[in-house]
Amino acid sequence: MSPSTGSGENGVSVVRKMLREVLVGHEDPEGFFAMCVSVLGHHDTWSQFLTIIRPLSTAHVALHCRLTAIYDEYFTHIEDDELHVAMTLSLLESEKAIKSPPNSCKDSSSHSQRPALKPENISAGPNQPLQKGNDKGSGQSSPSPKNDDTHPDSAVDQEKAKCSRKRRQKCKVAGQQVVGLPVSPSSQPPVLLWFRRDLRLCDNPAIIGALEVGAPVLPVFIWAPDEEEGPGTTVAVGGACKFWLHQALPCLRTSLERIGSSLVFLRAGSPSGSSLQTLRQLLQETGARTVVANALYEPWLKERDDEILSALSKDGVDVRVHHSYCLRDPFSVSTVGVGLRGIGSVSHFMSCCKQNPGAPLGTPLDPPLELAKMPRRKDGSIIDWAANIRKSWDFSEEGAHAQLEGFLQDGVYRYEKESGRADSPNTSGLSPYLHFGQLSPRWLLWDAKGAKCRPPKFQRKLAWRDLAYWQLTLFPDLPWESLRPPYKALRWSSDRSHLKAWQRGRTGFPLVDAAMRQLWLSGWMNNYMRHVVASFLIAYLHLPWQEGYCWFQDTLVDADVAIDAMMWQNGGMCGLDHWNFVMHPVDAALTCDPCGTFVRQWCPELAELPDELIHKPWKCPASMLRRAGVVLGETYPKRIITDLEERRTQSLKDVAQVRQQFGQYVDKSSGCDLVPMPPRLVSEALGLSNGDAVSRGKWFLLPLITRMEFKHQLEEPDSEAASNPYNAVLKGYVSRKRDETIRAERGAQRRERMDTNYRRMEGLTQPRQPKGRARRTPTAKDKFSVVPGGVVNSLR
Ligand SMILES: Cc1cc2nc3c(=O)[nH]c(=O)nc-3n(C[C@H](O)[C@H](O)[C@H](O)COP(=O)(O)OP(=O)(O)OC[C@H]3O[C@@H](n4cnc5c(N)ncnc54)[C@H](O)[C@@H]3O)c2cc1C
Repeated sequence: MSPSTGSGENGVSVVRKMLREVLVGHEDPEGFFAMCVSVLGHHDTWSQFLTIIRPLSTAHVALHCRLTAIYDEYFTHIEDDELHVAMTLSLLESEKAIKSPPNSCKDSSSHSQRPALKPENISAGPNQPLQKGNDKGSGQSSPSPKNDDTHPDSAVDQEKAKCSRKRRQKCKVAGQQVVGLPVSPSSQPPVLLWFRRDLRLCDNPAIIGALEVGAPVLPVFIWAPDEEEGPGTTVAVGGACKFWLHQALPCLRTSLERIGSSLVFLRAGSPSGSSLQTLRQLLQETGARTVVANALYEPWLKERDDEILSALSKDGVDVRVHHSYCLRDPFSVSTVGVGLRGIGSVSHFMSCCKQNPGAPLGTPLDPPLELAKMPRRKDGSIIDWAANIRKSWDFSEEGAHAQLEGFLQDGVYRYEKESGRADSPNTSGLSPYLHFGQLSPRWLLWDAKGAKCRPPKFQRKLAWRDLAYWQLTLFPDLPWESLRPPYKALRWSSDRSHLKAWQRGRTGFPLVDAAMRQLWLSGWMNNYMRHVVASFLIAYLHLPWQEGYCWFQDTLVDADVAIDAMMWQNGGMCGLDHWNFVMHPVDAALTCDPCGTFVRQWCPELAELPDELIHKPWKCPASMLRRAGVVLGETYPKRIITDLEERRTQSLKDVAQVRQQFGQYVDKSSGCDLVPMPPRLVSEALGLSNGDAVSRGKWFLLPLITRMEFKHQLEEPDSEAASNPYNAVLKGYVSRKRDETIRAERGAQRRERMDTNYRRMEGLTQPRQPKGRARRTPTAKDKFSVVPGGVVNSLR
């Protein structure tokens, strides 16, 4: 995508005027489109042209269709053009290489000389029935019309289908032979393009890097589940993520096939086979001397990649690693010049990036991978737990771009104020595509900046994503070990029935249940609801945050070790940042689902309850429940806990207790928690170049952002949550007072008290109290008006 010319509003009005010329027949559609590109530039034409011509869609349908077709042709053509040419050339070269070798593949003697990969581990794919990637309608595992060669629409399609069938057959042969390919000394050795979490063609530096070598390119995906998991409990690729991969890989293969290439799927052989061994074998089989990939940043994956790089380099292989998963390579972000104050917050992180910019970054799948193996019942029937996930998403790169387009046309304008609504889709829904690299963050940022409202809050979200990866590189234990030492000793509940009720959406709190069922059924929920269910698990059920993390990792289609771990650590009160709020499981609904639409969607058994009581069915009179067909404990569960206030108090007391017990981790002057600093930060803070020097024997403690209610509770360990002036519970749009306001008020009260005492001691008269009614702080008992947005703005 080329940068916009910045022609802005003027350019658009010029184009609108030109459009009139087309309508009166003074200009033809092609000429108009060409002028549009020259006035608006490539990017603005791409983003605004369809909006400009939209008014034609009713009165001038034919012209509208013509212009849309020109637009479609132009952009699909341009985006795929370079890749197409390059990939086709590379395929042709590759085919030549396959046809030309003096020792044909059929030559079993030469074949047997090399250690061939096991055939059952190889799949170039097309021999398998493909699953429809975007079958939003049926939910059935049906062969994809997109990929089903037997149903072409027209003669042209039939011809195309034939060609593509032939091509696929060739690819299949190529794919299978390639792995056992005897190398012709005269042909140029191919390049292995190693796809990992960058399952896209668009804005993919590894693809460009591979093509730049100027040799045939062999795209490959290696499934190595053991390597994905870190040393602790990471659940790096949970069930939902596996299912996403299972759908997304064939989509990538189809995209590659469209430009004349293909994708080889390999499973790192068990039990001891590794990606390195698989790559070595593949290099040997194909004669490739270059491997190109995009970097991954989970510390254990980085370590593995470093080992691969050094081992292959020793073998004389050229390994080239590009960056594209985050906007910044997290290993290059430094605190130098910024310091450590506020670490963990996104503002601190963004300052670090600004100060130290570093290098900007620039069908069912083949059974052998067994990514989406569904469990079976005793009678042999399959439990298709992913049926709804399949219906909810388009797993392809095209799906990612359609989702982005839809968001930029619509949701982005509500994002700043209403991204917390559960009852309407106001967020981008791009997280799984970003996770699997089907959309590059750079592309997304660029497009978001192009939106008319230039959404600052949305852009910050990408900084949050980078922050998570930076934190994981600093603290590789992030997914399983509480960062703040005292909190490791927190008393957590071990009530498995509570955990199960939370996981299955059967807690008896409709808002929590609706969100947890949405997660189970669609593999996703929005950020606001993730805060609600996490607050419930931690602050009210007292279950360890790691349980929430593991469940999310297994059920989210966007499950991301770095982001998930950072968010659960923060929610679990022990991360680098503290969420400065706790979402109330009932009152949070006042903001995010005021009319109960979201609850009705996911808990249909409550649908007939009135709006005012749908979030608290236990308050409904028996007659109302009867009329609505609700029997608590039967059609809908009774609440698993009822003493919310007491549970909150207990949670605060537990925190105060461990902070008291491990006083060495509490800063005496500020009351903030202290955490041991990782060597990299110590080195940066001390201006040392070698992190090792500080990791041996010495450790430094760093004060962290700490919730005011915890500081206060430490001063008064036995007080109730409700009487804590900094009580962090958020009740719908009636947000609690900010800490600064409370601090200022408390300061003023203290000063007033001292003044009164002083006057009393000196025998002076007391000043008159001001007349009039004092302003009252709203409470949860007040009647709420429905204000969309509200407190949502304060959540990240
Ligand atoms: C307890 C908890 C667990 C979470 N686990 C994950 C997870 O496993 N994977 C995941 O991608 N997000 C996670 N998030 C962050 C956030 O909820 C999701 O990214 C967001 O809901 C995805 O929806 P969206 O794409 O519509 O987001 P949008 O609001 O449209 O944001 C756009 C993108 O920015 C990034 N982003 C948004 N919020 C955050 C955040 N707080 N931290 C880091 N990056 C962010 C995501 O990549 C997201 O796709 C978690 C949040 C919480 C509270």
